[in-house]
Amino acid sequence: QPVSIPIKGRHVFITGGSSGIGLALAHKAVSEGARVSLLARSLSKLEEAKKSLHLAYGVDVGIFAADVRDYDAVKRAVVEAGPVDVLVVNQGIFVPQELKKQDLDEVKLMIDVNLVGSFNVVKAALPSMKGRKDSRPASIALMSSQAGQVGIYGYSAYSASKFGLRGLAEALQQELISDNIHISVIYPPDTETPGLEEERKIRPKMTDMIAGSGSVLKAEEVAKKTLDGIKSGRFSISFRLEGQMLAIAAAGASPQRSFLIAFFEVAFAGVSRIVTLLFLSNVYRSITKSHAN
Ligand SMILES: NC(=O)C1=CN([C@@H]2O[C@H](COP(=O)(O)OP(=O)(O)OC[C@H]3O[C@@H](n4cnc5c(N)ncnc54)[C@H](OP(=O)(O)O)[C@@H]3O)[C@@H](O)[C@H]2O)C=CC1
Ligand SMILES: CCCCCCCCCCCCCCCC(=O)[C@@H](N)CO
Repeated sequence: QPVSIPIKGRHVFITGGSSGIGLALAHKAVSEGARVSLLARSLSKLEEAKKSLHLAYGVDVGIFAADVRDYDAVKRAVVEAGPVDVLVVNQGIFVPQELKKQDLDEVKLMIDVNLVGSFNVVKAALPSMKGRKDSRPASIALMSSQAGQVGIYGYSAYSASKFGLRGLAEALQQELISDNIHISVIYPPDTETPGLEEERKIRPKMTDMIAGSGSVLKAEEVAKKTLDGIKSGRFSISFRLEGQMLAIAAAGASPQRSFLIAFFEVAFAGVSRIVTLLFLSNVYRSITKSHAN
């Protein structure tokens, strides 16, 4: 069933809000009249973000320096920030590498920050969200990636962490629907951010090539579509034509409240499977070719 989640005057709490997509989302939310809180590790980056928001809108946001891996620190921040209406769990790290060359420490780091860290944030905010006085619908949005819909060469740990968010989201939606809390999972392609800039320096060529079959978006575009998706209670949020196609191919057993999109998912299920197999056959051909060279 359709739902509409208001943003104006409500408390939007964004993890990883000091940079990239999270910061762009903070700008969007403030511009739509939300009270915004940001959480990240580095206090200096948070202060810079706060300054940029003050400069743009003359509005002060709350900032909280904490590592999502530290549950107690996250809990303290969430309690201090006050009851959350829209929780955006966006922090994430990406260190692409073939598993054979990647240290297990790096694998664990990605799972810890991207997946376990997201559990910490959700768990810390849930009591106040469930117990909120405001009876209007609330939202929890989890930042996945296209690499959370299809496994990609060089992203074994990253893809696993992002696929994990989808399982969390599907289960949590069933647990929270009676509390009028609505879950969104966001699946962006490559997006111009400080994080992507770092990633590009080390990304294996094959990963670069496969990711190159998707778009490269500006953080502002991802932020706008994300906030619009949250407001209309969309469970899966995708970008551009290839993103919509991927979403249809990966629809699986995710919930869907738009009758129109449900119709597309059903009507194009067969065709999108064919397109997926063609896409994968291209991917495997490139891998085989580059291996032979
Ligand atoms: N850019 C891209 O191409 C894409 C990104 N995504 C996802 O979007 C999200 C944001 O990415 P992007 O904007 O590029 O990333 P950035 O690297 O630009 O920003 C990451 C943010 O997360 C914070 N963060 C990192 N580690 C932790 C931690 N342990 N605890 C708390 N905060 C942390 C960072 O602050 P600090 O370092 O100070 O902690 C920063 O605010 C990620 O989840 C990413 O996986 C999805 C698809 C594509
Ligand atoms: C139906 C078939 C459709 C086929 C087209 C789909 C193309 C898939 C490309 C996947 C790209 C993954 C990018 C990950 C971005 C990301 O998360 C990193 N930058 C790290 O942040």
